[in-house]
Amino acid sequence: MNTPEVVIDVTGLDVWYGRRRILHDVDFRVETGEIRVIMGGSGSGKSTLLRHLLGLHRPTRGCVKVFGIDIARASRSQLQEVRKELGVSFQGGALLTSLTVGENVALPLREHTRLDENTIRIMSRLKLEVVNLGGFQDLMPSQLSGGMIKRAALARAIVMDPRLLFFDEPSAGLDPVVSAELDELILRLRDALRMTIVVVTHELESAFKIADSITVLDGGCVLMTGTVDEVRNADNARIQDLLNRRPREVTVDVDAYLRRLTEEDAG
Ligand SMILES: Nc1ncnc2c1ncn2[C@@H]1O[C@H](COP(=O)(O)OP(=O)(O)OP(=O)(O)O)[C@@H](O)[C@H]1O
Repeated sequence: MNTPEVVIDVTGLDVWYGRRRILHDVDFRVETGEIRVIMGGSGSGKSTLLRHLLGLHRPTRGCVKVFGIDIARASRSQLQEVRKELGVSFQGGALLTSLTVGENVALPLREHTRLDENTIRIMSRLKLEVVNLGGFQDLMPSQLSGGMIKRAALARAIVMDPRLLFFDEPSAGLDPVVSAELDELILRLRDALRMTIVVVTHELESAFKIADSITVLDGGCVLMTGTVDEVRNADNARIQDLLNRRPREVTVDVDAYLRRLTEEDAG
């Protein structure tokens, strides 16, 4: 599979869950070799967009193309081809506690390739070295710190040499120094391994350090996509609220809230 200039091309994506519209006419393009950060407040639709990019859900309307393949219309073998090129490191995607660090990293190779044991071991160790965990393969996850667990999970996400890496909240729960180390690592993956990387994060400092471009989501809409400076200087009150951590003004309509709950219960 050749790598096209545009790795992700989403046009007019609408997502409804029941009667609630979650994503509104989202356009989202990511080019080869860039680090794109998706930013937005809680409930703005970041995870929903990510799930559609991974082909875990079908769009209600619109088109999601990854490596030029329309995810909703792809055959099973095309989807498999695409998925082989994706690495995913999710917030909840912790390591399996009953396996060593090395066995955790080796899992995708065991599941998706027919490589022999020796090659699998070498490849997993190499990836542990990439994330600065060389020599840690025989430890159990419980013996690692939070930052090390994130890095080990990252080693597992890149063990198949994906061309496109998704990283959900890399800095969540980490102290600032460890979080900065992880930022360096993400930059290294782009530069040394030429990966295209999509990162969802709440951490502004981290976003500004690693992003080639940032997409800001709010209420399921793309407010803007731009460089770090463009987003920082955006003449948009909602974006400035997000950057300055100002809470939005919320007026709660109790009747509408209760109505929505009943509608959701009814399916
Ligand atoms: N499976 C689902 N069914 C119904 N509603 C959902 C579902 N998944 C998400 N939602 C709703 O969609 C909206 C967007 O959720 P999403 O998880 O995508 O936001 P987010 O930006 O990732 O939030 P956070 O930063 O808190 O993880 C929320 O209002 C959420 O309640």
